[in-house]
Amino acid sequence: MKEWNLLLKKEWKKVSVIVLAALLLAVSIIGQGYLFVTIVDRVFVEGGGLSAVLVPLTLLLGVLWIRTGVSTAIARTGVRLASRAKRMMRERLLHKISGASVGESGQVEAGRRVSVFMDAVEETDSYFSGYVPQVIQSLIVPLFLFVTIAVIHLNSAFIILATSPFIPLFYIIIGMKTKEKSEEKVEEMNELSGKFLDILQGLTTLKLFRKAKAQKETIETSSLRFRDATMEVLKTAFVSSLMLELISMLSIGLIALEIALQLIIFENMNFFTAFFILILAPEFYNYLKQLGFAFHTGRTSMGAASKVFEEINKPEDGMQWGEKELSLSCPPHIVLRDATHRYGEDGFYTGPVSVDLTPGKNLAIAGRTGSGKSTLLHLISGLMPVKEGTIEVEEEDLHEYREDEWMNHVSYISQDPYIFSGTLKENIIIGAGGRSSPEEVETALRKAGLYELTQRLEDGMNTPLGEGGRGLSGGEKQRLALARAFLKDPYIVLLDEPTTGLDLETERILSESLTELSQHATMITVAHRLHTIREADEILFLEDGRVAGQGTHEELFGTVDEYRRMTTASQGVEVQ
Ligand SMILES: Nc1ncnc2c1ncn2[C@@H]1O[C@H](COP(=O)(O)OP(=O)(O)OP(=O)(O)O)[C@@H](O)[C@H]1O
Repeated sequence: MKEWNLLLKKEWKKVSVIVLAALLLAVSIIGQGYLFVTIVDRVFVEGGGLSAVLVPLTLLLGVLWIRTGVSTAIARTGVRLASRAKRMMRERLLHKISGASVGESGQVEAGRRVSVFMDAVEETDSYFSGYVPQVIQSLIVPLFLFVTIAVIHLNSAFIILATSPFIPLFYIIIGMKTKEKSEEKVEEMNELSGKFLDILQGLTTLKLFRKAKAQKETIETSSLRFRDATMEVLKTAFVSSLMLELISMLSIGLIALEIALQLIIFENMNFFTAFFILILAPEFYNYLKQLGFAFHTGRTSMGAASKVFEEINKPEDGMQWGEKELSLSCPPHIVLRDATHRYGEDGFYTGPVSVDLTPGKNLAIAGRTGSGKSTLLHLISGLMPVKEGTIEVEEEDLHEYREDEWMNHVSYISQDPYIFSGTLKENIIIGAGGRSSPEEVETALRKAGLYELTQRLEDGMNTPLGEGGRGLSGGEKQRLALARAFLKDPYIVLLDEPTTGLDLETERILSESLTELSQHATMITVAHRLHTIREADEILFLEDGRVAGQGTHEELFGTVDEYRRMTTASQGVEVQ
């Protein structure tokens, strides 16, 4: 838990506030006990009236006020500490997730990641808001109380010394078990979230294959396992609190017995001293007990935190960007030199690919399904790092540039453009980094063929889309992606051509838009339609990740058998 300690060091001011408050708390507890005993002694033993206790009574009210104020200050500082810690963890997780390559950050394990991001981070709250302040209080307050008791009556101090180690010893044993159980619980919760999200996303498919019922059972099993793991954690919590109560009750009983013997049998102690010890001793054990409870919650949080830091510290294989600026006034010169990629340790291998893209060139990447076309497009876009070889932009390695400098010039129109939860306008202006005038937005909408749709919608540009909003058809999503591209006015357009048949109108708009965009941009297209392949200046034909041919349509048609077979087959099915 190096990271936690680092965070506590960074937040030393808040920790110091808690330490100071705990010191004040210890003094106020002793003062409160002293004043209370004084009042009782004066009224019941000495038979004094109101005037005899007026001063201690007023002081007692003051001390009670300080004690309440100090406890509130500790609690509030703890909450602030927790919120800083959670923010730090979420920032690092977000950085990790956004820095991950497309292969990692796609749909893979989305549910598990959401669960870590939301729930596991939330579970760490009690470590900072409860455990840390309690540890500080339970180190300072009992120490002060012990010294006071030792000064007043040494025998009671000896009993405390003999019995109190059982409490920390007990919760260390329990705590170890709890951390294990809590890690199990977080694991079960992540699995449940993952399965739930998977099923939710694939509900239509599951219904069509009549598998929804079977999946319901999977969710049920998973949620029962989560319940059992939670119950295990709660069981250890109940057992530990029962044992802690028992130990402290027995210890206080022993002290009371010894005091009674001194007071009644040996008569060598006065009422004031006896009562004062009997007020301080429960406070002593109370703080040790609270540490025990906090320890239990703290261990639960640690279980969650180790999952969070496991995620944060997973080895990165995302793109590492540099600091160079990339100011362009025309499409850049892009060169791939023996660029390769591999998914995981022994996953699909793509490359080596070498291609020289003079500015404004139109490159088509073709090949059968699963041949590595999208992978290559992701490499060129900088969404995935190359394993070997280089991608050079303007004679400089792509990863030497700042990420935003490169992305500012790139538009990526995928097969299934992502719609964010937000209004239609917000979804479009994201293309220009959120800055664009209403006129520019309207022009982009017109060019992309979306203007009519916005006129039809009741709330026009302010219609909510995505989660909680309206859905869009496949063709509308493509047009939205085009509108984003028009607003961005990029020098590099990456297109993963839709495989699903678009309606004729969207096809026409897509084709016209791309022609317009390509006039001042380098186009790199994962091409599925023969028409797009034939139009390209250069074609990269992939087979099982390897470059099986490179050149114009005529050159490949004459030399690469597989290319000839594929294009001849698509000629038969394509309307051109
Ligand atoms: N995240 C991933 N992790 C591991 N393997 C992957 C991942 N994404 C894709 N692959 C594998 O890499 C290979 C190439 O995939 P890619 O998506 O690049 O093919 P493609 O030519 O674009 O296919 P299509 O035309 O069907 O879209 C496939 O065998 C695929 O199973």
